[in-house]
Amino acid sequence: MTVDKLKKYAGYSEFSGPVVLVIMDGVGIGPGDESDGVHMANTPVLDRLFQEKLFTRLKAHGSAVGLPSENDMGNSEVGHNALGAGRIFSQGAQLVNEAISSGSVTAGSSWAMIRQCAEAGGTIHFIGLVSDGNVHSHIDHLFGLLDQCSANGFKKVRVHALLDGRDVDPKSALNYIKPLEEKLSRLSGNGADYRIASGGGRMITTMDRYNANWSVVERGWKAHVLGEGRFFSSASEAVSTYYSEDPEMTDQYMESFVIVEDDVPVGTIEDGDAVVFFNFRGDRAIEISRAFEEDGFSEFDRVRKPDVFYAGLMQYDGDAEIPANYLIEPPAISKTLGEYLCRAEVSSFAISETQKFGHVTYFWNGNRSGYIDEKFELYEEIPSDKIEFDQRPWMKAAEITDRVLEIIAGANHKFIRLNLANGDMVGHTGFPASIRIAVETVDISLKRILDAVQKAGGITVVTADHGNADCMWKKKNGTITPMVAHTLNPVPFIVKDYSDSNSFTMADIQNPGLANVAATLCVLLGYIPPDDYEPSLLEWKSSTTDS
Ligand SMILES: O=C(O)[C@H](O)COP(=O)(O)O
Ligand SMILES: [Mn+2]
Ligand SMILES: [Mn+2]
Repeated sequence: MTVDKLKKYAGYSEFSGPVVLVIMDGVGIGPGDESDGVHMANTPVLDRLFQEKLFTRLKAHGSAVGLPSENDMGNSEVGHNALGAGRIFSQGAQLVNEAISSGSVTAGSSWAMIRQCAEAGGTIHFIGLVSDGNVHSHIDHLFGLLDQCSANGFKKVRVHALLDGRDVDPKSALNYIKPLEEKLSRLSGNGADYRIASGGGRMITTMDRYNANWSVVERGWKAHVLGEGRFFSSASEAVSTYYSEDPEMTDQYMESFVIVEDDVPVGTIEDGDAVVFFNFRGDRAIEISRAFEEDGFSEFDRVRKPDVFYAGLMQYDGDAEIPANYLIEPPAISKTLGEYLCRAEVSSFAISETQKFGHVTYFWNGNRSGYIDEKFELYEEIPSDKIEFDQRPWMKAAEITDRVLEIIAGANHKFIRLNLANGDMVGHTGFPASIRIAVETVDISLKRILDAVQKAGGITVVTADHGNADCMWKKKNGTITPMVAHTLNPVPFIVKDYSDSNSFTMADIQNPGLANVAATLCVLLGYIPPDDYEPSLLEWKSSTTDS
């Protein structure tokens, strides 16, 4: 372990209960109108918390979480990274921009291998999310890589296009697919043949996370590798057909498709090819990477495993080295709060349901999987439903809360963190009636947790990683369209101190953001925060000197 041991405040009064951090995923502070699902929900507990004196709003997007521009909404990865590491790191989106503009993306050994494959007659495949959401990927990164292929004289390139409609408008696929088709046809000719080969909606095809539903990855494997799926002559034809067959169809849920010519798939993945997964974010990239890399793989029957050179745009898990080869170094997030707390021998408990389990463990710990020190940590996952969450907006909040209450009663863990997924996962479906229930569910859990922490004599901290439920729809020229993506809104930060042992007051921090939370947790636990952490939102005073 590399971090220094944190020092305690002299005169800090220990108290019996835990410090409990509740992350309400996707619950931002919106405009307070009818489009705002947090405002429209009946939330007596949150309403009261918003009146607390230890309350502020945190910036959760753009530069506050290491994203390239102030137009970039926050997301779970960058949000939990900032919460758990107490500092702002340039994130994947930014690092890839820099690597592509400086040319360093093609300077390393992975691109050299890809080049070798191309020169030996192999096809170069790009698989990833085609949108400008900038959460998992950006279409400009794909375009930059395609330009490089062309500049290097690669003859045969195939794109396997995952459709978004989750980080961007729900029916926006053609805004990306058409320019991509045009770009590929511009790069073709003179012996070069660049095309889309397969694809599908991201929630149906390839981009599962945290082992929630491997059949999603299997469908992707079938479409991208084996050429099995619904046949079309082009990706834009696939999208238009799905729209016309079902007017309610949105991009993220579109069936996997395969592009064919004379009924023959144009781009299956074969021995001697190279494959680049061009998403920069890891959670939804790890499973497909494992399918390409693992020998004793048993999550589904791959039928055949082509002998390819596989690279991620980044490495998605540094500890497990997934994937082994990659084009750009990921952000090096070190000295996380988890490391400091283990070093200080503070016992922690982390819990969420499957859909957000890695958020409070892997993202929280700076994209590192597994325990930091099992002696001082316990992580628990409640299995998520395998269903669209507008149909189960309560999700597993009650089960997570039950377990948190048991842990509080057990009094063995001083720091407890949990993620309630409802505001975000239901927010991504865009169904207002379900979103309101999702937010109300969170409110019920908050009440139960606050009561238990009060009984135990601890402290509850309530915040969120970014907005989502706080905007359910947009009105343009009198027409309402669902808004399923995250928002640019700030998130609440509230401390409810039932320990009554120390005196905490709001510090005067200009433009506070998510990265200020880790130091604040140190202070609440009685530790002087690391010097390089963003400052604490609270100041500590001994209540004995106070009185
Ligand atoms: O992966 C997803 O579901 C969305 O792209 C982003 O949501 P999250 O950042 O809240 O996980
Ligand atoms: Mn989130
Ligand atoms: Mn989300």
